[in-house]
Amino acid sequence: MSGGLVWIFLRRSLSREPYRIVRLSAWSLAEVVPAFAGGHAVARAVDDGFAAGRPGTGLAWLALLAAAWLLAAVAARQILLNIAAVVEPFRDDLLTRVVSGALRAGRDGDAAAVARMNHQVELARDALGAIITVVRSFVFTLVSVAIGMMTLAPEVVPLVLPPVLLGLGLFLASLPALARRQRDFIVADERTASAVAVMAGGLRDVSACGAEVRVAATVGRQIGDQARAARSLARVTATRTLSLAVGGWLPILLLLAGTPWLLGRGLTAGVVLGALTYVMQSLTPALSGLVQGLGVSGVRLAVTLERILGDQGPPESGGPRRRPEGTRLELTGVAFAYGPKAEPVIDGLDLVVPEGDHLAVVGPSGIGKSTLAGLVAGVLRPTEGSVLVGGVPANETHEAVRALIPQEAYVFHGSLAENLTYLTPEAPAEAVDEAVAAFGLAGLAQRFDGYDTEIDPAELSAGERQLIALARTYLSPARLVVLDEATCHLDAAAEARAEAAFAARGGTLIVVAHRISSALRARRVLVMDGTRVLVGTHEDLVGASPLYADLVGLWVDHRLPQGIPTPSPRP
Ligand SMILES: Nc1ncnc2c1ncn2[C@@H]1O[C@H](COP(=O)(O)OP(=O)(O)OP(=O)(O)O)[C@@H](O)[C@H]1O
Repeated sequence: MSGGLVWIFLRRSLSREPYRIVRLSAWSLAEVVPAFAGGHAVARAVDDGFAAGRPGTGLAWLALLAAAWLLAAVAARQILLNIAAVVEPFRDDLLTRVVSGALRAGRDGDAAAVARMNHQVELARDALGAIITVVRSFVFTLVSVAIGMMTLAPEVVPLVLPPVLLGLGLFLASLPALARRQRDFIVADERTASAVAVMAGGLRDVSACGAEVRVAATVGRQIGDQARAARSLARVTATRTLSLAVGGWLPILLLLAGTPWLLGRGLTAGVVLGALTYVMQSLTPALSGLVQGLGVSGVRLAVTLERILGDQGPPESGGPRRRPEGTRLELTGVAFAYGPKAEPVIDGLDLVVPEGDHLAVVGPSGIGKSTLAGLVAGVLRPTEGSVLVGGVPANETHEAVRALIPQEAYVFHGSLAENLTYLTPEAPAEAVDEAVAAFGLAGLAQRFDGYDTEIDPAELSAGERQLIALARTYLSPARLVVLDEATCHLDAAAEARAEAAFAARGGTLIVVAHRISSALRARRVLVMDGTRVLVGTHEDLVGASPLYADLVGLWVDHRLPQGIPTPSPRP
């Protein structure tokens, strides 16, 4: 998942300024001029200069090489600036996603969690910058050295390139194991830190209760786990040294051992020295940079992204996100207040919503409909009672299972396709087409010449933004969808089409109704009337709830559109 997202973010930042790639490549070419010229210049300096008794010529060749290094220094500066221009938008996009994830998960009050994630995003940004630097440098150096050697003396190529590629292969093969061990080590390290912090905070109590031995055993176990993880990581890290030995040093050994053979084939001492220069000056440092850089930064990026995107941090209960058995919703004795001293907005609510139900929530403004939506979607935690989705507390269920769409739709700078597949980057094109058709977005796509043009959210109407957010959720795997007046900027027909699309899609649908017509489309209706909550079909409630009858009556009087069944008369 994280690899795909890095790719999406990178593609987005590169597509904003595609010439960056061209510039980066051009400066990379300039940077490897000394790598290409090194072997030739040394060979000429020895053969035509120093060995031929013409030191001036030798020095001239070396001066030429020095000039190439100066050019490389200028290029290195430009490369740094261009890489920064690529990774900074990546950082911005990632941070936006992480912070909105934290807000969605109701951790807006937890400034420390957001600051921690911010720090992790910075680490990911630095790691990505380092990866681009070393991978790019290795590829350009390898190609230029290969061309340099072939034009200088093709005989040396079989002595150099096979071990380099073997070392590279060894290293790449060890990367997945390295990532796993690194992640295990980070987790063990965090557990130790947390165990030690808890112990330090309670030292006085530990001592007062005489629990030293027990606490020392618990923390000791944690430290033992961390030591084992560190040893295991060190063992895999040793393969890095092996790949460097094979790829970086074996070619030198082969060149030195093969010198008599090379001289026998008519190569001069200068050419052999030139070949050695290629390996020692360019190839070995580039491979070493790749192995160190990718081994540390690559693994760090993978682990950091997995942590910040995979679960967006642990749920407030501290346990991992859980996948529930279905989406049957069960609220038992639920109370919720916005502060310890505030009046509860919801009090003693019992409610069961079977899997696959379509429930509309209606009630006067400020009665607590959004609060209920937040509780059901796991964004808010009940002050009392429990909200279970498939038997799991709603705030602990995996985020992919549930979706809450608020009134203000979230659309970001990016293509329509990226906006639609934000929750399902791997969605097939046919599914995207189907969602576009289901929500009447074809006209919008046409206006932007297809799905791939970047859109500016400010240029969309509030209704268009809502349609995009709805289609995005429609495409997502969420089986519990809560629309909290998510269609309030749509006209009645578009709203009806959106609700029908979700109802046909399957899964549980809960709609906080903006228009009472939403209640007529739902299988059941929940009326919030003060602290009283009534649930039933439209027909039941018209008779049982004066408030509902009023809401329906007002709507019938003023806005009954054609085609909607006339509700039963008030009792
Ligand atoms: N973040 C908050 N902090 C404090 N009080 C809040 C907060 N959010 C909502 N409330 C209060 O809780 C009550 C219920 O609000 P809620 O938004 O759930 O009602 P609603 O029925 O969705 O209203 P509307 O139909 O106007 O959107 C209101 O009195 C509101 O002022």
